[in-house]
Amino acid sequence: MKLLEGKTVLITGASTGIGRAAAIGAARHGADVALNYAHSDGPAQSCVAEIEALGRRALAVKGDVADPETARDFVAKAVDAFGKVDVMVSNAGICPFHSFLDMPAEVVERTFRVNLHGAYYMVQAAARQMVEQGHGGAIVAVSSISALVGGEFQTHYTPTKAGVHSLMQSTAIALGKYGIRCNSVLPGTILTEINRDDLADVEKRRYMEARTPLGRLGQPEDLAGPIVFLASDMAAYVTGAALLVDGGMYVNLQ
Ligand SMILES: NC(=O)C1=CN([C@@H]2O[C@H](COP(=O)(O)OP(=O)(O)OC[C@H]3O[C@@H](n4cnc5c(N)ncnc54)[C@H](OP(=O)(O)O)[C@@H]3O)[C@@H](O)[C@H]2O)C=CC1
Ligand SMILES: C[C@H](O)[C@@H]1OC(=O)[C@H](O)[C@@H]1O
Repeated sequence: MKLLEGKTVLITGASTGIGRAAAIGAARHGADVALNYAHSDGPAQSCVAEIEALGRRALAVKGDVADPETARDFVAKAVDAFGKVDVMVSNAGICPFHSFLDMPAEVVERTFRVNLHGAYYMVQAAARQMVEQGHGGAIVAVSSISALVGGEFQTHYTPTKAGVHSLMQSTAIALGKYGIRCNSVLPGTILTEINRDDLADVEKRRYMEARTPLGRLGQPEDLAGPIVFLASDMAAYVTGAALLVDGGMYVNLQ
């Protein structure tokens, strides 16, 4: 069964990793997909090609989500190309691991701007378009297990993920009257570019694997199903929810 037949799905940060897997997952479920990205031209174009090979339409729009203008431009170009916006997946994010006491202010500022401000502007731009269209919609934000637990080298990052989770709770209230649902997914440790260097530390990687009851770290494709589900009418009565997708890592105290 195709869950997103005829829908237009916008995804930020879809050149690589979780966003890319979600874009391809949405296309497999019948959606046309607009993808935002910041730097990776080649991967963005190959994602477009992969979606088109599935028989769906795709559009890549380059832009830094930290700039509010990027959100307006992304939504406008998606509407020009596909006529509407049904789903926004706010996924773009960075995590430059760094110790707390000597954290440079610019690293904090940039991480907040990309991860939290970027999500805010994208969600707002998509919601404005959905309200104008008048037939509801779905917003899925990629938060993290890190919204719930800390990280020694992520003091600038975990608050952004808690913020994204909180944003979905508040927008679920603000947008419910328009039939727009807002939910978040909370991935655990997923093997992507964002943590390639961090997990090159074999001891750390083994530790993270050992903490995961399902016995392995996640792959980007592990997020595609939960994101497609929350975007789809199968989740018609789900809003303000947060879905952990972490192989059980969060509950594994001892
Ligand atoms: N991997 C993990 O363990 C977890 C990841 N997450 C979250 O998942 C999301 C995706 O990360 P993940 O797939 O792991 O990592 P990747 O590094 O593979 O993907 C990040 C994506 O975000 C894009 N991006 C980065 N900065 C910007 C920006 N300023 N404007 C627009 N796009 C940008 C990148 O595009 P480009 O390459 O073109 O710059 C890329 O498409 C992030 O929000 C992350 O916090 C949450 C929990 C766990
Ligand atoms: C980048 C990290 O490996 C990843 O990001 C998260 O949000 C998870 O908690 C992991 O720490």
